[in-house]
Amino acid sequence: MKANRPKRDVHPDLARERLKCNFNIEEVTNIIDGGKDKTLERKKIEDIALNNGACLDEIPDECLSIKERYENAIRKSCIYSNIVRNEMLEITGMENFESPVLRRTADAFFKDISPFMLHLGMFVPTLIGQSTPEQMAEWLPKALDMKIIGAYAQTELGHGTFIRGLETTATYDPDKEEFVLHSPTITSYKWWAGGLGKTANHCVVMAQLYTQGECHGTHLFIVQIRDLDTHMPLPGIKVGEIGPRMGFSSADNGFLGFNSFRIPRQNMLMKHAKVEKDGCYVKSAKHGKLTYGTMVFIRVTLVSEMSFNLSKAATIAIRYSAVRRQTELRPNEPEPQILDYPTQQHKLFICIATAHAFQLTSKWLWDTFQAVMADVRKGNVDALPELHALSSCLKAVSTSDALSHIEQCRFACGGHGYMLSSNLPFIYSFVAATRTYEGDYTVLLLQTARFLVKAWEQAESGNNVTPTVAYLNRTANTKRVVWDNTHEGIIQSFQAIAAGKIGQCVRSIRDRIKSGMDYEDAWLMTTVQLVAAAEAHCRAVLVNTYWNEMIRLTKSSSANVKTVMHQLAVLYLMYWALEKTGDLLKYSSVSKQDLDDLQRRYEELLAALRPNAVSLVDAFDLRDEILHSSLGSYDGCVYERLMEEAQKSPLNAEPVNPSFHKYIKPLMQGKL
Ligand SMILES: CCCCCCCC/C=C\CCC/C=C/C(=O)SCCNC(=O)CCNC(=O)[C@H](O)C(C)(C)COP(=O)(O)OP(=O)(O)OC[C@H]1O[C@@H](n2cnc3c(N)ncnc32)[C@H](O)[C@@H]1OP(=O)(O)O
Ligand SMILES: Cc1cc2nc3c(=O)[nH]c(=O)nc-3n(C[C@H](O)[C@H](O)[C@H](O)COP(=O)(O)OP(=O)(O)OC[C@H]3O[C@@H](n4cnc5c(N)ncnc54)[C@H](O)[C@@H]3O)c2cc1C
Repeated sequence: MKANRPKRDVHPDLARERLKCNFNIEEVTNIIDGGKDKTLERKKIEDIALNNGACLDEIPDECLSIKERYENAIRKSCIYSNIVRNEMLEITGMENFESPVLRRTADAFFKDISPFMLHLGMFVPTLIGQSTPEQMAEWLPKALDMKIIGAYAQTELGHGTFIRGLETTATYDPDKEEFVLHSPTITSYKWWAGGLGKTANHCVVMAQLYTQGECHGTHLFIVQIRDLDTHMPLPGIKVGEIGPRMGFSSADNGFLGFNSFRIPRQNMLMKHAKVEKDGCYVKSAKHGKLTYGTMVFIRVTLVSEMSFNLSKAATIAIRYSAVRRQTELRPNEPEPQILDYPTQQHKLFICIATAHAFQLTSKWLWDTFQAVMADVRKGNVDALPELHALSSCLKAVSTSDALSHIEQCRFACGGHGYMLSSNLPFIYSFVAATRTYEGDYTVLLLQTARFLVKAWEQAESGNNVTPTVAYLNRTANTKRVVWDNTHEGIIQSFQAIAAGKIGQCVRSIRDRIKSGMDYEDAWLMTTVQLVAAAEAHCRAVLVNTYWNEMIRLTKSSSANVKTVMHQLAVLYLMYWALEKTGDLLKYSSVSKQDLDDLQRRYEELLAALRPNAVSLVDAFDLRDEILHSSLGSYDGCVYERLMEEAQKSPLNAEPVNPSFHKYIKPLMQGKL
């Protein structure tokens, strides 16, 4: 089902906007992509994947039934996987299966989500991160070649957050050298895994390992759940889909139960801990939490995923705002483009800046992740707690911020933003899930808080702390930082806010203990503050990293690119300083006058960025196929597209709906 898309002239308002641009768009695109060569590679891959129109649908996804949507998603997933396998991986290299380019092109095929997403997104990374070399040799080629399709089944009906509370058991039977997987209760059923319901024939299962009569906690197992030929569930397996949800409609999120289901001993993923043939358990020599590695990996990748989703929403809302005109400012004058309203700019320019902040931070986080993993491979796990703290808070804050900014983009598009054809509701519901999955927002910030409290205690006693909390060594014993409205001053204020909040948490915990509480209760009573402290720490990391990376990456840029990238970063700092005025008043010497000045400078910056707004979203270089939006296409022909999409509504297939004759007419005639 290929759809032909009419070619249209660019809307004159958008054409005028593009003439106003004063910087080199391609240079900015190169910065976002990570270099000119990366942009060229991305474009080449996008051409291969998208130019033949296989990604386009005749009938919009939203007009299909649940079953049709799933079947269409499978059809396209197979086409897409074939392109990835045969053409794209050749360019990126097999080892770069998680390349952001693959993720971007996948979005052109799936307005919602591919049922295969979790195969490449979590199943394959788990094989890579948790297998022995022998297991990798056995499973990875099959998985990359789509000979087997996998899911990641960790969460259960009764537990998601508290992994240690999972109930599925894997009991070793040394006589047969097998594990027996069992779901002892209804709450132990696996629940939520993407692709598990109808698509996957294998999955990674997290279960409590029992051997020689002892429980050794949760471990990972690879399990075949369906026959490779008939696709029927194997005896002892109960599997299905969990039912309609807010988004992820074509991901066939599934449930899974085991009735004493046997798997060979070799199916325990044994990179970090092992069970010998005789049942002897050998625990990980390095770190007990290395089995959580896939989650850390995905948390790291989610920061760039948030940048991508926000850049899509911002592109849609800004192009629409350049075309949409509303309200006479003065009698008989033309209605302005809504993008000219400073309130609209306030809603939207922060979205562009945040997409950059997340993109640059995500590259830095990815490099940090790679470096820590290289150390872990050499047996050094010293940096793991810091990586866990960092990836937890950046995942929490980036998903939460992206979600609220995407909602602002929808608000910025008025009623039309509510249309599914705008794609904003899809982007929103997709991102809404990210705040919960891979670790709920609050839960992850509390993980970071544990690390911060320890770091505070170290800094307080004069010891040096790890790099991302090094600011504690400077600020732990300072009451209030002196306000300074330069970028350095604002960054230092964010660090002072974080340090002040962490310090206050430590004092609260200590006071509560002094008044008779035990540590656990004192911690629990302080968790509202601890979440706020971890968020503040994350903001300090974000502003600092974004600024430093922006300076580093624009060193050899042309003058106007430097200026516009600088403006975006300053906008980001000012926006958050103004959002956090209460904290600034508490932890810095900022005065009312300073805040009024900051507000004025912020408003001037919105005006300065206005002429470049459309070109800044053009620099995200998102093809129309990826945007899927009646409001956001490059040509800006918003009204034509809205009308065209409306015609596709199944309700418009016939002039009179049969329900008229069945119900309305009898009602009108008093015959019902
Ligand atoms: C191709 C690329 C594609 C990208 C695609 C992006 C789009 C993807 C589309 C869809 C994907 C949807 C997929 C969704 C999948 C899932 O959701 S999978 C399930 C994820 N589940 C979770 O994240 C659960 C969250 N819970 C936890 O992580 C943990 O339970 C916990 C909250 C961290 C607590 O764990 P636990 O109880 O075991 O630990 P504690 O005893 O409390 O802590 C002991 C110490 O260990 C430290 N710790 C915990 N975790 C880690 C870790 N991962 N690494 C290092 N250290 C860790 C913890 O802080 C304690 O330290 P301390 O004692 O020093 O304080
Ligand atoms: C779209 C989607 C896809 C998913 N895909 C997968 C998948 O592929 N594989 C998989 O295994 N799982 C998957 N999940 C499950 C997901 O990982 C969990 O839902 C998530 O980790 C949250 O756990 P929970 O549902 O148990 O929430 P709960 O932990 O029950 O959280 C409920 C509330 O309690 C709060 N809370 C919980 N514990 C604490 C605490 N200690 N302190 C303070 N507050 C707390 C939370 O903040 C939250 O507000 C998916 C979920 C979604 C929504």
